[in-house]
Amino acid sequence: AQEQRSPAQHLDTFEKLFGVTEGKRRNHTKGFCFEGEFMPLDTSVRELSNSPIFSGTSKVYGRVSHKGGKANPPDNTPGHYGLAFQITTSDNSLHMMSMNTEHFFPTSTVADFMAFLEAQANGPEATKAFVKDHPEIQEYKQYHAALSNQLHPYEGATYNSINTFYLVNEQGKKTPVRWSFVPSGEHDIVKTPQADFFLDNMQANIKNGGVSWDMVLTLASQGDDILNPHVKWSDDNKSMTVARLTVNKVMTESEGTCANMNFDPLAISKGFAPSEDPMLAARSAIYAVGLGRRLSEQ
Ligand code: HEM
Repeated sequence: AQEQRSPAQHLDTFEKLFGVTEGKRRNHTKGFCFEGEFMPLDTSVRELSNSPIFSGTSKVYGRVSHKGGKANPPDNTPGHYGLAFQITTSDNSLHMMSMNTEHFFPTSTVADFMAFLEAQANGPEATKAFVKDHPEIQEYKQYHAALSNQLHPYEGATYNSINTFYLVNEQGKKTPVRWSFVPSGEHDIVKTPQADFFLDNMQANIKNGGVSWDMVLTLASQGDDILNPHVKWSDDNKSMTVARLTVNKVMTESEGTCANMNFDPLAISKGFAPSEDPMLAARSAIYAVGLGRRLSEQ
């Protein structure tokens, strides 16, 4: 059995692997801010959820990022990305989402994921031995290596909730769902790729026709694992395109408001509820400690 570790110890593990990025996030360290709006597209979602995010157009403040705690990974090498934002509805309800481009999580449990980071911090031999003992990570690597390795800008990528949530309707009925944000149009590379060009690229795409993503809900089918983020649901599950996120403006972290925001996956509006997947509570606790640590360094 693995010893129980605190959120602060988990954050220490990120620092051991990636170094201390003073004043900045210890994961998803590189990124920039955006502002935009969130607009419902399909009123039938209100039969499943009475969230105010589905009843009118809302203001959005968000952040796009590179996965991982390296201070400055290059934009011109394919990687995994994050999309996180806060929706403020017209009645001042808040709702946060944070997603990434993985299709499922490398491990079933937080403890195994943290042990995997520890192994990586201990070097290639330790990593190799750990992966050999953990078929889940082999599965994750094989699946993701087979996806296209083409370079996409942040705005050309699809982002997934990975963890399960419930939609809750007026009668209190709960429906387990996951979701993806899928680019609504072609958002290609339009600037010359270099180490730092994603901000300029998104700015150009906003000008040339706009940047937006469609929120596609995936409903659990009978027997789907709703607790385990390592287990992908079938592509045949029922899906619904329910809303659109449109980006109007992008800016660096120093110009925007996202640097000191905490995109807590449990900060959700009425009409949503967390699933019993223990990773959600773990993420929430670690992000809060992360915010405290980086604020204390600024
Ligand atoms: C055991 C699981 C996980 C751990 C330990 C973890 C850890 C972290 C940490 C330490 C941060 C930086 C927090 C801060 O200082 O504000 C972070 C940010 C982030 N995480 Fe996770 N994470 C986990 C799972 C996930 C999953 C499953 C997703 C996607 C569905 C995700 C998406 C993100 C995103 C998008 C950010 C950046 C948000 C922003 O721009 O502020 N994480 N994570």
